[in-house]
Amino acid sequence: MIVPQTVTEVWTTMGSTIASFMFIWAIIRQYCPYEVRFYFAKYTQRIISFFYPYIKISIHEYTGDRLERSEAYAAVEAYLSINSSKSAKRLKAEMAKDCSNLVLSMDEYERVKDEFQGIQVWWVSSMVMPLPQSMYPQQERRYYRLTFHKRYREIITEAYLKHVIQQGKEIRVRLRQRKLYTNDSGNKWQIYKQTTWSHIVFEHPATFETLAMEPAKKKEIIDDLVTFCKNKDFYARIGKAWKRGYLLYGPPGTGKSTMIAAMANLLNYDVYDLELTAVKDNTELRKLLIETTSKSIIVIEDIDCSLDLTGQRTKKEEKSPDEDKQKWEKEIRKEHEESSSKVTLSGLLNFIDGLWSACGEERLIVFTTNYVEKLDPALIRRGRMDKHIELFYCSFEAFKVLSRNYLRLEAHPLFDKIESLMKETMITPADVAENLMPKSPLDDAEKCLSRLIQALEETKAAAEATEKDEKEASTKNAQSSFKAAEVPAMEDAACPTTRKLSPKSQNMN
Ligand SMILES: Nc1ncnc2c1ncn2[C@@H]1O[C@H](COP(=O)(O)OP(=O)(O)OP(=O)(O)O)[C@@H](O)[C@H]1O
Ligand SMILES: [Mg+2]
Repeated sequence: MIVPQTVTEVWTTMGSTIASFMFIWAIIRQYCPYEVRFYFAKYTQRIISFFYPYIKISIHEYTGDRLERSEAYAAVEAYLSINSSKSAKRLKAEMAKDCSNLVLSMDEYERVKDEFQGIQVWWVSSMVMPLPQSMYPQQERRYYRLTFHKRYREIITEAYLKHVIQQGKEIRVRLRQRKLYTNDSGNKWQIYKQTTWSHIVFEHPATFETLAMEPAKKKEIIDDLVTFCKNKDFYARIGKAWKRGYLLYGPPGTGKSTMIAAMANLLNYDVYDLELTAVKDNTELRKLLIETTSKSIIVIEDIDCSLDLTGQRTKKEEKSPDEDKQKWEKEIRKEHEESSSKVTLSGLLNFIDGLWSACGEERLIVFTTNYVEKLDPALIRRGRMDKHIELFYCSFEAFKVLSRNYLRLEAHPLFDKIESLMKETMITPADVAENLMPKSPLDDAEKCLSRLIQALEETKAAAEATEKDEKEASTKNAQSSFKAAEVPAMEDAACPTTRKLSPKSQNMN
């Protein structure tokens, strides 16, 4: 029975070695100063790692002197929050800072197993306690430790860690509460202060499903957006910054702002609502751009009237009840405006596709306007505003979406009448939506549809009356210009020098 004896001997030797090691360690911990303990731990670690076949990688929450949480730690935490919640026995639930849900993660000193390409790895969550003799109050420093066999060093350090970080980032984006940023402080006393982004939680309920629009056009826009957000490698290959410009134009109330919210909800992006009139100059505009994050939509609404791109602002000065204060404020403002440059067209063009616009990635820039013809062609050329989308008056197809949203109706006998009226008149989706909105608890679908028919008939009658008036006015004009043309003709005969003043020749000038 040599073998059992040998095994027993090995176990006994190992046991006594561990016991003596633990005894020495206990004495050192009890009686030795911190420096000795530190060196002991350091060299013991080296001896162990010489024989130990596993590699450990630690990812700390805070690295060096940085006050910011490490991105890698946050990504690993998110990755493990999904994977560990299936296998870990001790979990902690926390309300994330910018998240509305409880987030589960591994509790301290918990260990979970993960598998990648058939290789097993282990994650442990741990923390370093602060030094008791430290002069400054310190917090414990958390970290995750990854353990794997050294024969898989290459796969784990390259492919697996990349996979963990990427997945973790995606989970974080999915779980985060999205934000709506604005740069307009609204504080008139902050005229010397640079504007910065402030935000609220973005909770707009609009989606492409609820957006009233022809299905083919809607599909085209959705496809375009989805293709954009999946094309990171394509943009890198063609050497283009990963961003896309959209110009939304059309009459008021046709759904431009609603579409921006639907875009943000579809792609899970943040929204930066840029108020150009609050931006002091091109430098400040660039600074605001740099501060925006990836996966976001930068919106400039009513681009035609938010800024006179020759340099003049359109924002009106506000009146103060106190005369002196108002005068003083005016002087300061004037002085300030004189001393500062303004946002110019070239500043805005650089903002959209200059060198700085390539900082960050996966961004949409959206302009909206009611008057596309007023915009400088340079501002909306392809490459800056890649896709131009016209939002127009409500079609019958768009109406059907609204009736589904507002009345849960797919079909109704009154639909035919509405369809024929919609072919003859123009009404905005906003007006249709308002008519379909129940105004009292007694309002049923039929009442709402009848109200819409009435509104359509009124719009049609008003349009016909305007057309008639215009026709009459143009006939009158034609008659009066004909009469006016006759008089100079007779005068011309008497006095040839007046010919130049005839209406025809004036028009030609
Ligand atoms: N296409 C649409 N689909 C669904 N709802 C719409 C649509 N267009 C307008 N609406 C409704 O009308 C309201 C006003 O629309 P929205 O603010 O998007 O119009 P807009 O085109 O941005 O107008 P403006 O040019 O005045 O800014 C919205 O709150 C929405 O309820
Ligand atoms: Mg709008």
